[in-house]
Amino acid sequence: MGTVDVANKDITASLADKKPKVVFVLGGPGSGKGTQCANIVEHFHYTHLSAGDLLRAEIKSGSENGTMIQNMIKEGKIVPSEVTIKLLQKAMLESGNDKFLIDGFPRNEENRAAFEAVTKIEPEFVLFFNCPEEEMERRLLSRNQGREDDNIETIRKRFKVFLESSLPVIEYYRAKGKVQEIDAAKPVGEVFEAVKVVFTPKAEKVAA
Ligand SMILES: Nc1ncnc2c1ncn2[C@@H]1O[C@H](COP(=O)(O)OP(=O)(O)O)[C@@H](O)[C@H]1O
Ligand SMILES: Nc1ccn([C@@H]2O[C@H](COP(=O)(O)OP(=O)(O)O)[C@@H](O)[C@H]2O)c(=O)n1
Ligand SMILES: [Mg+2]
Repeated sequence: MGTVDVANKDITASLADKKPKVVFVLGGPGSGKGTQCANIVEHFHYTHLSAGDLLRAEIKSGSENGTMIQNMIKEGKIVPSEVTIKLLQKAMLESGNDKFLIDGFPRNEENRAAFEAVTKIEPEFVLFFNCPEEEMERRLLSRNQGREDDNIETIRKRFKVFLESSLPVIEYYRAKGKVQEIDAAKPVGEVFEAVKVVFTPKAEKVAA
C-alpha cells in the first residue's frame, strides 16, 4: 500500500512538471466521442485517452480491480475516480506527449473534483458532443464491438447516469465559459468540420 502511494505521488509530480494541455471530450454514450477523437489525433497531434478503453484494458489485464470494474460497466455505473485517475495519469506519463484528449472523463462530480484535486490540471476546454438519445441508441445497438454494455438494458441505465451525473459536469464547465458544444447528430464528416473549427488557432481562421 505504502509503495503504491509513493509511486503515485511520483507520477503526480512528474506530470505536474510537464504542465500538460488537456481537453475533456464529453457527450452521451454513442454520441461519437471515440470516432471524433481518432480524427482529432490525426490532424492535431493529441494523444487520445479513453477512460472506458483504459478501464476495459484493466479488466483484461487481470488486475485485482478487474471484477469490480467489469460489474460496474455492466451496470452502467461509474467506477470510483481513484481507479480511473491512476489509469489516466499512468497513460499520460507513458505517452511522452503533452497534449491530451481525455474522452469520457470526468463523468460525474466525484471524477471532476478528484481529478482537479489530485492532478491540479484544469482543462483548456470541454468538447461536448450533443446528440439526441434516439440517435445515440441506434448507434450503440449497431456498434458491434462486442461490448457487454451495448445492450438495450444497460444502454438505458447509461443514459440515466449521463443525464443525472454527467450533464451537471458539463453545466459546471459551461458556467465557466469552457464548453465548446458540437451538434453530434450529423454525419461523421460534418461533425468533424465543426470540430476542426474549434481546434484551429484563431489566427489561421482569419488567414483562411
Ligand atoms: N456522426 C455519426 N453518425 C453516424 N454514426 C456515427 C457517428 N459517429 C459515430 N458513429 C458510430 O456510432 C457508434 C458510436 O460511436 P463512438 O465514437 O464509439 O461513440 P462514443 O465513444 O461517444 O460512445 C460507432 O459505431 C460509430 O461508428
Ligand atoms: N470516467 C469513466 C468512464 C467510463 N466508465 C465506465 O465505462 C463505461 C463505458 O464508458 P465509455 O466511455 O467507453 O462508453 P461510451 O460513452 O464511449 O459509449 C461507462 O458506462 C462506465 O461504466 C467509468 O466508470 N468512468
Ligand atoms: Mg467511446
